[in-house]
Amino acid sequence: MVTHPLLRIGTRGSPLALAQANEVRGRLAALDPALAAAGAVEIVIIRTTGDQVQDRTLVELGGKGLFTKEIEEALITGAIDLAVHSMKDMPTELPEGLTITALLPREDPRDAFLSLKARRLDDLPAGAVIGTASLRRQAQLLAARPDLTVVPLRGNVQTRLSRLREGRIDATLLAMAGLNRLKLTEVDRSPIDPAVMLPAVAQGAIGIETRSADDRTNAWVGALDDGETALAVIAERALLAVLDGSCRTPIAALARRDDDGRLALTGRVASPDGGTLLEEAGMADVGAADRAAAEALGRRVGTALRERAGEDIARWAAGVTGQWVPGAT
Ligand SMILES: NCc1[nH]cc(CCC(=O)O)c1CC(=O)O
Repeated sequence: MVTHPLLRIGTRGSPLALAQANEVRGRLAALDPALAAAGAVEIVIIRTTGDQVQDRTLVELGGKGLFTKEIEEALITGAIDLAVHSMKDMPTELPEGLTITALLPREDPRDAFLSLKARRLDDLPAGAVIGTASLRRQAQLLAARPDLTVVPLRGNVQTRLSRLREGRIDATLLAMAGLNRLKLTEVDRSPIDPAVMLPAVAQGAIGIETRSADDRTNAWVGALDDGETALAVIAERALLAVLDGSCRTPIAALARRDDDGRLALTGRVASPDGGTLLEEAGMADVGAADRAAAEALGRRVGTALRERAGEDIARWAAGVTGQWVPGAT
């Protein structure tokens, strides 16, 4: 019997967030028998501003970090020792004294197409209604299928699936990773080719944030880090940082090893209506531990995109104020 937990994990309370926190607890238990004892690793649910406020948009609330601020405060005060995050919801800048100590092996980074009326995006009838609150998904959907109507769809994964079953929308898109982690199999889903729907930066990657100076926690958590996932996430987030991606701009990126073992990064910036879709790609020889090279690749491709988009980026972001809803990337 352990009376005091050795580690406290902070997380949001959504079913997906809890599944991810439980996965981390399982991986910690497999590392060290001391962490496998009952009560050794405690999960602490933290309600964030983004969870509390459902009737306003992220933009109105002031943008970044709405799902992470309270969790990071709990890390800083020592109320928790590690925080488990979907990296795609994380701002590019972390508070002083905190660091991402581990990235778990990446799940499927692709988006899934879900519909009771068609098996694939191409099979949807003209004028079909797609529910999504993600400007990234909206822009790329309309670029591929200008005939579709996109309506805002808010809420967690389960809520969005009910809207589909009720027939209020013809189709929706969700991250494969979330569906896989929640083991949601009752609705058919097919992955969409990233050439059509490039994923969000870091989609499918779980990050563990800790206090930089907490050597005891970092020794355990650091052992969970997957180097290849880290390289891809570093490259994609460097691209995002160059573009100063607020959640109001449709931005997408995916880094993968190509057949020759190089790191290949593709990025996109689009207008919300899909009328303009800019793509840049680059590749580099990046050794297994060469995080600086991954970051340089991300900055290079991000800079190329920024130069091509020019003044348009600010206009695309400004023109969509109010469309964003919490939890939609
Ligand atoms: N913005 C919500 C969110 N954040 C992370 C995921 C899925 C899991 C992941 O991408 O790691 C989702 C749901 C979705 O977009 O379908």
